[in-house]
Amino acid sequence: MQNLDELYAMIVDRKKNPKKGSYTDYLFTEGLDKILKKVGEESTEVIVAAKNPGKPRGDGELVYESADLLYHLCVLWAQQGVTFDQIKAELAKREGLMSQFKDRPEIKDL
Ligand SMILES: N=c1c2ncn([C@@H]3O[C@H](COP(=O)(O)OP(=O)(O)OP(=O)(O)O)[C@@H](O)[C@H]3O)c2ncn1[C@@H]1O[C@H](COP(=O)(O)O)[C@@H](O)[C@H]1O
Repeated sequence: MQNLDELYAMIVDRKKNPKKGSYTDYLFTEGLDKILKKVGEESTEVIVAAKNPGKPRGDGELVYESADLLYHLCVLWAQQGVTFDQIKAELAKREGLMSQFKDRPEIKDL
């Protein structure tokens, strides 16, 4: 089983130690524009999957496309020198931030 930490570590390793025939290596070789194009494509595929549940891979379509998007986001972070720990730290900061809204019914719909 592969969690996101392991996936990100594997991708960073592919960047440091290029492996011939690896898709990740292909993306790093092509560079930022190619990676951004893939992130854009995969984002669109997530949206299409959510709007058309069941097509073409059945109920797993949104799951499948989301996994593709997460993988390509990890490649983008590695390409740009953003660590997965930075992403987690940013999310953790928001835990405290969001709790401020709990007792503010007037902004509950934001
Ligand atoms: N999680 C993934 C992963 N998710 C998606 N993909 C690849 O992303 C591509 C998306 O498919 P597309 O049809 O959109 O793209 P394509 O036509 O193959 O390629 P393009 O010409 O469009 O660039 C497929 O080739 C998938 O194999 C992934 N490739 C690798 N990983 C993981 O990355 C790690 C390193 O893998 P390698 O790069 O294969 O060594 C391993 O742990 C893998 O499990």
